[in-house]
Amino acid sequence: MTAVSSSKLTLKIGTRGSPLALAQANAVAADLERLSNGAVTGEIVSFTTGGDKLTTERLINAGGKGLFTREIDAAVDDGRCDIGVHSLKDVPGALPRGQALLAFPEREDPRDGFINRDGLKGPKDLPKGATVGTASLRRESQTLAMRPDLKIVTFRGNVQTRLKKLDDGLADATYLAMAGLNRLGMAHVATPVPITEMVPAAGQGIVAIAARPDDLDQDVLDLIHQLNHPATRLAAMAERAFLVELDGSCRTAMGGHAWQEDGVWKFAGEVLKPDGSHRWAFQGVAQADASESEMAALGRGAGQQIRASAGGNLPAFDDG
Ligand SMILES: NCc1[nH]cc(CCC(=O)O)c1CC(=O)O
Repeated sequence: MTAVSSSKLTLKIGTRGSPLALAQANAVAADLERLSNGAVTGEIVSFTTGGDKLTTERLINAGGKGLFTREIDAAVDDGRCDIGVHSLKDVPGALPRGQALLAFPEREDPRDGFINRDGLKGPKDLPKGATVGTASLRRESQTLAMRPDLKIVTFRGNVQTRLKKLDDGLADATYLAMAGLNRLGMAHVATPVPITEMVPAAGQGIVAIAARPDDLDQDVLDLIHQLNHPATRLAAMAERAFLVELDGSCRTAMGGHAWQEDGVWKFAGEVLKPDGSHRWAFQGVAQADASESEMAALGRGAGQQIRASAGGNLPAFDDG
């Protein structure tokens, strides 16, 4: 049969070194091994990315999104790794030349999780003037839109670091993606915030497998494609098109999310002023059997509608 099934092959899998990133990469390795009946072994190669080195600084001030993927991208580019496993939320709209996102395994819970030591269920329950720890401009502005009296303190670091900061009393509450908490077996610490209340970041809860297709044998490509979950890929197409249309980076407070409900695809997109004082939102619908290009059009259309309704008032998309 194919080379993959007839001989042993090791695929080097590039990932960040955080517990969450390693859990994601190990899950991909396990799936590759299972789907190839043991012919393929995944070897995890972990990188400390620029994003991992940030502690208090906002991403905004430190070079934007590619920060969490750049070192892995470089390793895929020069062959030190065969594939890169990324949280799609951290993947910029433009990929490195020659790379493609080949597969999107089934999405985890895309919602944000609210965490508070006193068991409060969401930002609405916090006492007046309470503090919320986050380094995400989206979560900050969405929180302030709901509760202008709350105070935001910058909270950076991986899941464990942020929970420690909460335990140390540096804020009254924080948010973590439910997807990450689920993957780490820690979902019990958080209460999911409904999608309509806090539109998740484009790609939140999705893992993407990046590679240089021209550098891989067809049987390896076929194996990687088997990891793809079609509905997840469709959602990713819509959300990335939305991101690209609005030139979204971590400098922009925006959420964009596609999901299936009542037999159709729905898309919710929003852009906020950083202080939460204004929100431009749009909801769109596509048929249940929408193609990839129709899903991209759904996300792009939402972005165009938001741009049109905001006129010249959208927060500056400063990519400099
Ligand atoms: N920027 C960090 C990051 N990238 C992906 C996730 C969560 C997992 C996911 O969305 O798939 C997180 C942590 C968080 O937002 O709480």
